[in-house]
Amino acid sequence: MSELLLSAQNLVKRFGGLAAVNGVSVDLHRGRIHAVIGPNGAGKSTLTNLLSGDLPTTSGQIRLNGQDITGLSPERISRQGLGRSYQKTNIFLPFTVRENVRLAAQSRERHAPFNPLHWFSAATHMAEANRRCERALELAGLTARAGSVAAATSHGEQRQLEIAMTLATEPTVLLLDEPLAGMGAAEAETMVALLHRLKAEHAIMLVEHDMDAVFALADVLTVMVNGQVIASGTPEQIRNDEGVQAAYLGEEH
Ligand SMILES: Nc1ncnc2c1ncn2[C@@H]1O[C@H](COP(=O)(O)OP(=O)(O)OP(=O)(O)O)[C@@H](O)[C@H]1O
Repeated sequence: MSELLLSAQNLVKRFGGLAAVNGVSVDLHRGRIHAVIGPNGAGKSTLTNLLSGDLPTTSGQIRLNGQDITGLSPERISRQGLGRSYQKTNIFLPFTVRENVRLAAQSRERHAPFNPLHWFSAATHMAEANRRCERALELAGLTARAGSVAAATSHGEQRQLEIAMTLATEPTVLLLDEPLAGMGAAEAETMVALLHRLKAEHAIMLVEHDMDAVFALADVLTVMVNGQVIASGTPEQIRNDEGVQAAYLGEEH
């Protein structure tokens, strides 16, 4: 059995009269990519925001690495091992690739408790942040581009950089929101290979519209429509599910 790292039970999120997420449960295991798919407005981003703490739940429970994280701030949840990338980029374009990743690595130290040996502790934290930064660059395949100014990198490299920035806090669970958006075929291939590499050490939830990539990558798929899960299973089960075909995949698959 693979290790269960994140478990969300019966999540509900209401915006006024609209239940954007309506009774959704999802389990994320180390070594698995769990894709969440569904048409526009299905509730995928809202679900991601609930898991990361960016939005408070209306009801339901979320456990991360065995701890109840329901209602915690995004910073606390990040420090407990959840990393997420955003649809909208967080990259600081005038900085180099390495500087961006280092800032993300340092963000973990922001709320470090006061220590009277402050200078010593600061130096230790700096060395630790550097180590996390270099590891994240390497994992994301960006070591050779680390000295480039982010603004001068390609679209695909910027998406890799977002993942490196997420990895810099050393999460066990990764929530990735459309990491392939706007990519050409070659860039998408690089990203698919990167996500394959990352899954050995992480539990990954992937929200993605590129169905070729989803079916190439996912070990498990959850299909959402109107805030609810209409099917969950292996790619094969989802492909053959008549409800899914009718509601979402249409003639495409
Ligand atoms: N902050 C908000 N306030 C009110 N309604 C919202 C808010 N955020 C999302 N919604 C609504 O909740 C529903 C689900 O939206 P959500 O963005 O989660 O869908 P999605 O599946 O991620 O869509 P897409 O694939 O287009 O990103 C939509 O009807 C949306 O309009």
